[in-house]
Amino acid sequence: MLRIAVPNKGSLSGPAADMLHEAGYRQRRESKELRIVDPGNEVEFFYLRPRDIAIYVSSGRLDIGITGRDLLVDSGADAEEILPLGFARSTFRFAGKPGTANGVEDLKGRTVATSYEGIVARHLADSGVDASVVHLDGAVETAIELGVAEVIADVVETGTSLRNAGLEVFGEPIMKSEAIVIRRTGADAEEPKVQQFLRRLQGVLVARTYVMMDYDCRVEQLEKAVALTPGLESPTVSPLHNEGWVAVRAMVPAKDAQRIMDDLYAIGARAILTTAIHACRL
Ligand SMILES: Nc1ncnc2c1ncn2[C@@H]1O[C@H](COP(=O)(O)OP(=O)(O)OP(=O)(O)O)[C@@H](O)[C@H]1O
Ligand SMILES: O=P(O)(O)OC[C@H]1O[C@H](OP(=O)(O)OP(=O)(O)O)[C@H](O)[C@@H]1O
Ligand SMILES: [Mg+2]
Repeated sequence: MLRIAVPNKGSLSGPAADMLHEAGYRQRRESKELRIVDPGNEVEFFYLRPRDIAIYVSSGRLDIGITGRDLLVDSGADAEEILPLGFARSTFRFAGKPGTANGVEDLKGRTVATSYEGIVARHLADSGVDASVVHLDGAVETAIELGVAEVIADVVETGTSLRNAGLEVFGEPIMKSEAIVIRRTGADAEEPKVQQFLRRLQGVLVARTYVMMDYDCRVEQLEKAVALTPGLESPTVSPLHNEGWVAVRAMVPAKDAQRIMDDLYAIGARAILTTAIHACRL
């Protein structure tokens, strides 16, 4: 049975459960459930604090986990990223009252409040800057107003929390994060159950990013049409009853679908349809 760690709360937990559900796995019905077994898929899910997941996975007791890249790096745990999942995207940045600093080099001798002490301490050390770090559990934006620190380092997505606290980011982003799948460093990459799990999640990612496009076009326009819709490997081209016409089928990125339909129409393609992909294995 594959043992998988899933975030039990916070920004990661809802989208992670949705993705697992879309990949055909049973998920818990109540937020108080701490573990469930999905016997049909031979998988057991453990619902854990996002911050603790890398530690469990590095211990080898759980095979894989879903967590944030920033949380993995912060933990310093002996685990590695094997698949980015595209949700819970954020950047990790320094911020302060306007005019406080222009970059990490201005932080010498100052105090930085953060929930991600591991990331901040390493970044300061790598930059050769000697500053103090105060660990807070959350809502670090308030630490400046209350005099606990002059600078914070925190997760920024829309920037709303910073604006509400009258703060501004400064310097280069310290890191970019998103939800990821992790496993213990050096664990067997070919383990068939792990590979199957990753293929299912990849299938969800592809189904979310691509649509299927079908259209008819004249044989003379086929090369131009196929250049617009190259597909992942190569489009399917089938003869039509009407001589001189073919039907083409290819996957295209969902975000480009409308533009591609316009371009296909402009070169004479007709009966252009897009349909959603519900699941796939590449
Ligand atoms: N507003 C946000 N938008 C996108 N991703 C976010 C946001 N806040 C946090 N994250 C990401 O979610 C992950 C976990 O953060 P989250 O805030 O859910 O947990 P936490 O702060 O450790 O715990 P909690 O807030 O429940 O005490 C991190 O990878 C982080 O980058
Ligand atoms: O840029 P924004 O869109 O405003 O998002 C960033 C905020 O979201 C997270 O807070 P969370 O809700 O997890 O609370 P916490 O600080 O207690 O962890 C993060 O710590 C920031 O405060
Ligand atoms: Mg949080």
